[in-house]
Amino acid sequence: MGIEAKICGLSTPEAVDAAVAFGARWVGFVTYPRSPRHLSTETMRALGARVPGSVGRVGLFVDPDDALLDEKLATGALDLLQLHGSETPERVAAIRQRTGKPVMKAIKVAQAADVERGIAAYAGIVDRLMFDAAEGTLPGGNATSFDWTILSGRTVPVPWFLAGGLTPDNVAEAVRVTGAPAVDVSSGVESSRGVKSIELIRAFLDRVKAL
Ligand SMILES: O=C(O)c1ccccc1NCC(=O)[C@H](O)[C@H](O)COP(=O)(O)O
Repeated sequence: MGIEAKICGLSTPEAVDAAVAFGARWVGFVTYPRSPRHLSTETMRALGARVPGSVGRVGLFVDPDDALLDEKLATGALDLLQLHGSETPERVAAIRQRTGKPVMKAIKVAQAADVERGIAAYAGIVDRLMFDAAEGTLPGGNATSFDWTILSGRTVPVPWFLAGGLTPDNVAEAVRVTGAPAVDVSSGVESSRGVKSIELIRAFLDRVKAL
């Protein structure tokens, strides 16, 4: 099976349509208010409605309360919840049970121990994990990468994504080093912060398809 790709932080119909047309398996919508990719609930509803059933719609949350989750889930625009804050294993399990939605926990990686701790704490609870760079001013979407060799040869007991600083130019090497079955990108397909480039989306997905 091929490598799955997720294009994160989509905010326009054109960018959503491009991600779908060029072969994304997942698209991501950001709910974090301080992000340049943040969407209103109505925009999320409208963008989510454009996405065919073959493509998973991921909602990005940072330490969400139940009211925020309920509001965004009521749009019908989300298939998978990505938790990108400091959610404890207990909170992650509670969100999964309460919403009935599959959950992906993002693990911020600066050193090998972060991967080990993340797997130990969350792998038994979640549907997926994401390994993302710890460095940056936002909780995610910082265009920074971590030392991919931390993941070399590491078996992860649940499906997982590699994220952090990926671009059309480095994604092949990142997959080669880490063995990632799925990759996620936001900044690396933007022409400026928060503005997606149709050509970079196409280039990234073409590179992933070629792997
Ligand atoms: O993208 C954001 O603005 C964001 C804000 C708050 C929490 C998470 C966020 N993004 C999470 C993602 O899944 C990003 O795609 C991931 O961190 C990789 O980002 P990048 O290094 O920019 O490709």
